[in-house]
Parts: sequence; structure tokens; C-alpha cells
Amino acid sequence: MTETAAEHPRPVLVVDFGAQYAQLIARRVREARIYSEVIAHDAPIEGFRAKNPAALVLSGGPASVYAEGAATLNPAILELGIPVFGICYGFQAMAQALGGTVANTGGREFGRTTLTNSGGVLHDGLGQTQPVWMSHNDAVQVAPDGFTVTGSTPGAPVAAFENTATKMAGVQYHPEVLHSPHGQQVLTRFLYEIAGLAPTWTAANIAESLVASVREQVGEDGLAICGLSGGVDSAVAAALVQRAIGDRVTCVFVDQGLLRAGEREQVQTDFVAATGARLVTVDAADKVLAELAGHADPETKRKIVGREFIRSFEGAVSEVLGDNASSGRKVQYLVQGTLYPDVVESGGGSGTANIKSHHNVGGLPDDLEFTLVEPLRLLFKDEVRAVGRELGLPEEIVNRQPFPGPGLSIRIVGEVTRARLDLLRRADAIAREELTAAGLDGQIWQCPVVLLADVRSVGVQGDSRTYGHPIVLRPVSSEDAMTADWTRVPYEVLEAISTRITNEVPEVNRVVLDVTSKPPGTIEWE
Ligand SMILES: Nc1ncnc2c1ncn2[C@@H]1O[C@H](COP(=O)(O)OP(=O)(O)OP(=O)(O)O)[C@@H](O)[C@H]1O
Ligand SMILES: O=c1[nH]c(=O)c2[nH+]cn([C@@H]3O[C@H](COP(=O)(O)O)[C@@H](O)[C@H]3O)c2[nH]1
Ligand SMILES: NC(=O)CC[C@H](N)C(=O)O
Ligand SMILES: [Mg+2]
Repeated sequence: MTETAAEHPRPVLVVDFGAQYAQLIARRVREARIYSEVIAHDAPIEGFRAKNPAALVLSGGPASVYAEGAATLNPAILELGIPVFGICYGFQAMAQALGGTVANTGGREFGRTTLTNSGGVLHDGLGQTQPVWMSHNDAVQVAPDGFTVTGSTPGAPVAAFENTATKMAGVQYHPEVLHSPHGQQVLTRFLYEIAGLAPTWTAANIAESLVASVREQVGEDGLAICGLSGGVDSAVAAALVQRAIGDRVTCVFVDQGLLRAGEREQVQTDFVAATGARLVTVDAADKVLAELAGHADPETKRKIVGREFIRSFEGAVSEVLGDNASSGRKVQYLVQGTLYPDVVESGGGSGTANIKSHHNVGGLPDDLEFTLVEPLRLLFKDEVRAVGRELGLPEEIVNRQPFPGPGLSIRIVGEVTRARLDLLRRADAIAREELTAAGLDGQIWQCPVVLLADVRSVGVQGDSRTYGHPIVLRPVSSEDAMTADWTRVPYEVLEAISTRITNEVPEVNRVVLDVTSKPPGTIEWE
């Protein structure tokens, strides 16, 4: 291990004008293997300079550039002398700032549109026309001096422009969404051909840079505990931190009584076997179930779980310190495998709504005394998996389906009781067994099994009337959990699960399938 911190790569900064897709753009830049982060459009110019960006991408946004109070493009950032790419609002803002004109021309376009190419570097090799995804009311009327117009659509005669001398370019459409099939290629052409950047952000470099920043944060003698769940994110976070500070980190696994069948044993054996990490297990089931008693509101349950995790970590400190407990040493740092979707759904983005408080972000108590170490906070799951592979974690861990920290508490719609947990565990084990037996684990992102504890319906079993609970199957496919679709599980497999659950779990007389995408639904029911 080297002792010097690896130099952090110069980022491509995505300047956020209130876009739906700012993080998605950053992710697409990283897919082109160039490091990228999001920055607020109104961050002070010193903030931009401090990041030493390699290029800027100006995002879309809801405002009109000519409107009073619109999110303004600070002209100083165009004078940093670095390449700039504008998307939608960013394209319009750039046009206006550089002397072109933007107006509401009546040419609004939403959804699929055909772009006609007219030369240039961005669209080179894409043929005469290409489908692009649009979402705009305003349009650039006149491109700024020095820019060549390289694309047009029926509603936007100036739909793309570029100035290779100043390394500036922009497009009215959204190259970052999958519905613009050549979008990634266009973005990549900007990065490589116009901005002249090299693809160096690989899993190996990511791991190295994250290890270096953890080492810098925790310092030479800081002690840390790492919340370990058996899931992908905490396993990768633990492995990174282990690399950074060696045995000064101890993993703590908390059993809140909300786990699925077999999970505790799996963490204790698999993870320790794979990494040799020191593991302390906390049994918090009695306390957590007592705290959850009487609560049916999802956000209340999430906050209780979040708070109790921290209380368990605090309680584990003396065991972690062991012989050092009397020496006055402190465990100051708490490592969590928090990912970007956890942050954004908890309302942690700039101006984003709170959808649900993830226990490790929005569910943290106010009196938290640990300093958080969250090396994966800006990444998406597939990026984390790549880092995990790079660190040598086994595929069984890296490919594991996600399971939420609040566990079965957010899969029981209603109050959480031991009897309900027991019922749900039996149903869940059957669903998992059948999906695995059918070889579907690789296709499914995860399959929450949900108990509608306050709903009952009438059934007939063995010629008798039953009045039981429904179980919901929620198999989903996803790339990063930000959006998801319901997985088309073959009917035979669904039938096997339904038959077994209703036969083997006497409290259940109905099994239903959730056929809702995200949005409008979310993956978990609470
Ligand atoms: N049972 C647990 N004991 C200790 N820490 C936990 C536990 N469950 C969750 N955490 C902490 O909360 C973080 C967020 O949980 P989350 O479920 O999102 O991640 P994960 O379990 O590591 O990965 P996955 O998303 O694959 O389940 C974890 O990375 C871990 O730090
Ligand atoms: O550790 C976690 N703590 C939480 O509080 C939490 N809430 C949701 N999830 C997981 O996040 C992903 C997206 O879930 P939703 O569509 O339900 O928001 C899915 O993978 C969910 O399982 C959580 N994970
Ligand atoms: N998606 C966007 O960035 C839209 C930009 C601007 N608000 C328009 O309607 O034209
Ligand atoms: Mg988990």
C-alpha cells in the first residue's frame, strides 16, 4: 500500500440548473470512463476553481433563460478556459451568454423527435438523421458567433452547435437518456474529440482514489466501525476502508429482528470468510421490536430503525475497543455503504423531494456523534459492483440482490409484530427458493415479498372458510434502483410460488403480483 494519497482525477463538472437528470449526466460521463460530479449552478466561482474541472456540462432545467429570476449561468465559468457542453437549458443558457438569442418560438417538442445532422464533430458518423429525445418549450434562434449549427429538428432549427476552436458545443435534445439511442456516443464524442479528454476513470482508478480519500479522512490513527449488512454496498465499503486503514476498522452487524431467514448466519460465515474482517454482531431484536410496537406509519418505522442502528453501533464501541477501552481512545468514524440513490430519495439532492427516508441517510438521528465515512455516496450500484470486483470480492457478494436496512419492517404494511415477521419470513423463503430454482436470480434486481398485514380476504381451503392475509410478490428489474420495471416472471414459477405459500403458510390465502413500474410505484411498498 502506498502512503501518498492518489491524486484525485480532474472531474467533468455537471452544472445543475435544476434538472431531472443532472446525476444521470454525471453517470453517463463516468460511463465514458471520465470522472464526473454534479455542482450547483449558483456555487461560487471559487468552488468551481477548487475542483479544478477538466470540462463542464451544463444541465437542463425548468426555467426559461430570458425569464426574471431564472437560474443564471455565471459568465465567469465560461471564462475558465475549459471545454463546455450545454444540454437543453444549458444549451440555451450558453447560447444566450455567448451572444446568441433564445426565445419561446412556439416550436415546443416533447419526446421522440428526428434530428437532421449537418456535419460537425458531435454527430460524425451518425448518418443524415437520428432519433433524439426532446423536452423543451424554448429554442435557440441564433447561435453565437463562431459556432457552427450542426443539427436541426422541426421545432428547433438550431438544435446543436459547436465551436471546436473554443472546445464548446451543445445540443437542445437530451443525450443522457436512453431514449436518445446515439446520445452516449454524442456525449462521448464531445468528451474525447472536442474536449480532448482521455478515458482513465476505470474501476481500478476509482478504487484507488476512494481508498486514498478514506485514508485522508480517517487520518493516521483514527478508529472506525463499519455497519455491515451482508449486502453489496457495505461489503464494498468495508473492503475499501480495510485497504485504507487496515485493522483500525471493525465491522458491526446488527440483527434488529427484521432479517430474512438465514441471513444472519450468511453474513457471519460468508463475509468473514471472504475478507478476514473482524466482525462484532449486535443482537438488538428485543429493543427494536419494542420500539416499533404500535407504529404503522412508514416514515415513523424508518426513523426508528435508523435511530436504533446508531444506538447499536454506539453500544458496540466498547467491544470494538476491547483492551483499548480504558485508554481513552474513541471510535470517531462510522462507515456506511450509502449510495447516491439512498441520498437522493431521502431528499438529499439539491432541491429534490423526500420520497422515503433511507435508514442510513434521512433516518439518522439528530444526535449522531460519529463522523460518517461514505466512500460510495456518489456512485450507483453497478459502479459499486465494478469496484467490488476490482477489490477482489467474490461474485456471490458482488452480485447479491439488494436488501434494505429496515428489512422486513418496510415489507409489513401495518404494525410490525413477531408473529407477522415470522409469517413473512416463511413466505419470503418460499419465493426466494422458487425463483432461485427457476434460475431467475440473475434477471431479477430483487423481489420484495410484502405482507398486507391489515388486509384480509375470504378464501376457501379444505371446504372451510378462511379469512387470511394477502402476500404481494414484487419482482423488479432495474439498472440502478432509480427506475424499475416489474419482471415478467414465467407463469409456472408464479404458480409454484403461489401454491406453495398458500399450502405452507396457513395464515395466507391469497398471493398477488405487483405489476407497477417505478415510477409511479417504488420498489419497496413503504
Ligand atoms: N444489519 C445491518 N447491520 C449493520 N449495518 C447495516 C445493516 N443493514 C444496513 N446497514 C448499513 O446501512 C447501509 C445501507 O444499507 P443498504 O441495504 O442500502 O446497503 P447494503 O446492505 O450494504 O447493500 P445492498 O443494497 O446490496 O443491500 C449499509 O451499507 C450498511 O452500512
Ligand atoms: O438500506 C436501505 N435502507 C432503506 O431505508 C431503504 N429503502 C429502500 N431501500 C432499497 O433501495 C432501493 C430503492 O427502493 P425504493 O424504490 O423502494 O425506494 C431498493 O433496492 C430498496 O430495497 C433501502 N435500502
Ligand atoms: N428540459 C429543459 O432543460 C428545458 C429548458 C427550458 N425550460 C425549455 O423549456 O426550453
Ligand atoms: Mg442491504
